[in-house]
Amino acid sequence: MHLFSRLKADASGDWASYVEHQFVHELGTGELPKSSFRHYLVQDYLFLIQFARAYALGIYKSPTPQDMRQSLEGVKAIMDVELDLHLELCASWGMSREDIENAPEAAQTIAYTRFVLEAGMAGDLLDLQVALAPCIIGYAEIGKGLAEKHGQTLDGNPYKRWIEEYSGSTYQNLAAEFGAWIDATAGVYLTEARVPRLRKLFAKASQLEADFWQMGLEAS
Ligand SMILES: Cc1ncc(C[n+]2csc(CCO)c2C)c(N)n1
Repeated sequence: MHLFSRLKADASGDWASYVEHQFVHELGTGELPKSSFRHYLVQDYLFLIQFARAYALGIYKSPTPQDMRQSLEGVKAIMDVELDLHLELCASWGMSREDIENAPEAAQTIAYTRFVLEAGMAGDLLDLQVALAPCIIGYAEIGKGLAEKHGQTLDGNPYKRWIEEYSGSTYQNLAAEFGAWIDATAGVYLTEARVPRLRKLFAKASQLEADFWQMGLEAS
């Protein structure tokens, strides 16, 4: 079994509370309060900045030049594409770059991003990838699920663009590539003795994703 599928099965409760969170359901139906989405968007921008640092740490922790390149592509994808897309989305929701960059990081944003960075600093590339996996692969699963369930009724849904972004082939391919990259690293580094710690990292990251959604809901 692929490492990701195994970890997901082992953390099925935490995984479900993340990918089936009420915030996700309300994105699909369009019922999510707009104030919740705005708060989420700003925090997600701040989240992605820290995420770029985590990929940069991945360069440092890479055992091979191929792994370095994968991590570098992650940094570039965020710095050159993802952050601009986010600013565009924020602008369409009435928020400027200044609004966003001057916003304080919420406790949930700090908790999640620093957990991922610490997992990578204390461990090796595999620890870092496992801490990153719920985030990258989870959004692909959420986007795909929402498109399958609500794809016919998205016209008029204010979150249509968000759903299309994560259900679209570009993001789906990125997530699939990340899954393959973890498997390749696991082929080199994984031993059974490491599984309990990897399980813990994966479950914690899934819980912190659910907390991130909850933060959005509570901002309404
Ligand atoms: C809380 C939160 N979790 C996951 C993602 C998805 N995601 C993580 S990194 C990245 C950029 C591409 O590597 C994207 C889209 C997010 N945006 N916010």
